[in-house]
Amino acid sequence: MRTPSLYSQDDPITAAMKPPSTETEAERSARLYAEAEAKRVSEQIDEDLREERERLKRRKGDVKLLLLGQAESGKSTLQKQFQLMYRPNSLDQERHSWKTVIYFNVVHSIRHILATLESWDDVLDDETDTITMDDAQSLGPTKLKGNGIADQPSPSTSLMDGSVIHGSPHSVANSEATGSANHSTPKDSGALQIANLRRRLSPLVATDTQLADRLSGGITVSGSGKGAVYVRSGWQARTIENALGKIKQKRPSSAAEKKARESISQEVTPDPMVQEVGRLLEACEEDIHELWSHPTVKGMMAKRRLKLDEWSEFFLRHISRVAAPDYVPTTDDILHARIQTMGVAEHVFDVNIHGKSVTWHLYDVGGARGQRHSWVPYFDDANAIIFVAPVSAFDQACLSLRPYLEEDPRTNRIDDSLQLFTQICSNALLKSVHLVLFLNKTDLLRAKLDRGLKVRKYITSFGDRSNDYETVVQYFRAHFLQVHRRNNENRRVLYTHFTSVVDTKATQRIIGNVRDSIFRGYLQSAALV
Ligand SMILES: Nc1nc2c(ncn2[C@@H]2O[C@H](COP(=O)(O)OP(=O)(O)OP(=O)(O)O)[C@@H](O)[C@H]2O)c(=O)[nH]1
Ligand SMILES: [Mg+2]
Repeated sequence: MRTPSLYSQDDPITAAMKPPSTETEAERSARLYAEAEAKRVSEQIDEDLREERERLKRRKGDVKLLLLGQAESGKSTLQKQFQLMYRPNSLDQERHSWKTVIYFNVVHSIRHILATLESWDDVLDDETDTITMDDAQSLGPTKLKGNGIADQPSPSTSLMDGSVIHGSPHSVANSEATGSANHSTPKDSGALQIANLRRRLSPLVATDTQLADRLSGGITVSGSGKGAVYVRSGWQARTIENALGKIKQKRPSSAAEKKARESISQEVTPDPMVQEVGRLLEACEEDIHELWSHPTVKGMMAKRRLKLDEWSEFFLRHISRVAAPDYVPTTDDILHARIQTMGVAEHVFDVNIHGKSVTWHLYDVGGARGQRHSWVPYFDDANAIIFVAPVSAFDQACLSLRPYLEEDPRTNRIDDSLQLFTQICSNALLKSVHLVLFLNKTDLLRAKLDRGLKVRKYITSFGDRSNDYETVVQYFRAHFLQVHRRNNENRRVLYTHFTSVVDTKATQRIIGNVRDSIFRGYLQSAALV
């Protein structure tokens, strides 16, 4: 008997693959279509693998730029400016996903305002209302340790030390413990108005968790503290996918995926949940406006019992636009939107310089204290670092993960930035890396100084210097330069810029300068010149 060979007529595999003799014409064309589709997918995979191999080969000559700095310093906002400059279309494709973030920012701000008001029984109680603007500022001068500005080692000193805040939030626990009967009984008309607003806004506030889930794709770290929502690289596409369930998990380099995303975001099918939030926002616009301009809210903010983040104020100021039924985020809105980075997100751009196109890999890291360990693997082959330090943060405490992103009242943010900068300057792996410092959020610093905030109230070593913008920024700059000088074995240059990275025109000019200086260093180190 003949042994069946691979090529023989009675080969079992060939026989199994043969279409049945009863195949109809419709079945035949379905089969041919399926076979063609399988071939196309297989070729696509081959093509992806080839692209990936090419990419890895090219990578050797690529520029790797790390964006480092503490949480909320402006790294991702700076990354958006790079994106605007080098891949403007990609921001357009993401525009709709940013709507979810902005809605989340608004809803979360309202929730924060209402929760803070509740903890103070919705009123500015006269008895507890003895705090003055000056008192509010002196929540304790910061005596910074180590290389800190005050240069006074004093580990136990905190922002709160030595400060007396008259009055305290009426926590539920307290009122229960003391048997306070009037905890939820508004006494005056202001409190009654707020109680009504709270009731009317409750359906909107309730969407907070759903929006957080949508953004983080179910792996959210949200809850207490500042109610953080973390997103990993590629979240923009995921918010669309989560909503539509259309695209299966694929590698980001897949051309098919890119195409699918493009078509989805161009004629985006709205996410019903986000649409519902949009409808609620529209219905609540007047109420949000009333809450935001309510004297109690304004009073609490003036007394710094209620602290709103810059993005909260931005979107609440623009609420009539954001709550409009046909709202599409503007580029300025996207630059102000806030979402925390988790881990390290890589962004790739082709940068054209002197007729030569070089691929840049931008690594945007999560800056919270609990995230910093994830930076280290990227130090090995980095060419350049932009360290972003928010100089407006002189009156703010540091953010850390405990377990959620929240303020750690023991450390002033500028001190945290200086400590972090010391670690970066002194890190052996980074000793030859081109170093750029962005002293950021200068617009917010200016606004704080214009409002009368005194730097010396928070940073004792500032002493009797003039509280004007120029003196303050030069004072901060001097401290960063000092850190650099003390940790500069290789005598490398530190390039510093005063920035407000939400300002597109100014930032893009600075990015141009930075690109040229990084590129010069890159060419020298690659011995190409
Ligand atoms: N007004 C103003 N806002 C800024 C500036 N830079 C950043 N922001 C805002 O500050 C918020 C935080 O900025 P991000 O870029 O998300 O901060 P980050 O450094 O990426 O923070 P993590 O991802 O948590 O490490 C966003 O709402 C930005 O719009 C600035 O120069 N001026
Ligand atoms: Mg970020």
